[in-house]
Amino acid sequence: MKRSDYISWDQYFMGVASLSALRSKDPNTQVGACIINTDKRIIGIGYNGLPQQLSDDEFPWTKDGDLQDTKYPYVVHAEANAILNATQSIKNGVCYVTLFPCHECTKLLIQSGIKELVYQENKYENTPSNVAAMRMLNAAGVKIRQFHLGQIEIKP
Ligand SMILES: Nc1ccn([C@H]2C[C@H](O)[C@@H](COP(=O)(O)O)O2)c(=O)n1
Ligand SMILES: [Zn+2]
Repeated sequence: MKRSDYISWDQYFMGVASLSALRSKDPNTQVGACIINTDKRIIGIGYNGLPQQLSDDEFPWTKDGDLQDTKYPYVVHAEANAILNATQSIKNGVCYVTLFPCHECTKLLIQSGIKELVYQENKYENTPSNVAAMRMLNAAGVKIRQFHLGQIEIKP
């Protein structure tokens, strides 16, 4: 008889996203994303980090101060990296992300044709970026659902 305590698809793909987040050098928030196609194949993975060729040791990782002295203008977000790393079109795909996307990544996801977003955490809920992101996702008809760690699921 086959095992019955194997992980669900959601646990699997969010697990890959969570593993990717562990590669992030950001001391405050590590984010991971995993994009799958309609055949449930992983086609893109990413985490928040500096653009290639930029030194993790030379650029700032702080949150506060003048914009150019913080991490914000330099970091590529996890979702953007997952899109950029995609091995094929992500049209009609699903994006698993450990943190609800910001408004900028949301535009990229919608424009790339993502049809579903599964997120784990939403620690910036109700911030202007978060509200704008939610508004765009709803207007674009993207299905949104939260994945709860440890949730029990019926496996197909
Ligand atoms: N959905 C998101 C949201 C944020 N990020 C990145 C950008 C920063 O590296 C970090 C947020 O830093 P904080 O302001 O919480 O210190 O997370 C992302 O990749 N994807
Ligand atoms: Zn973003």
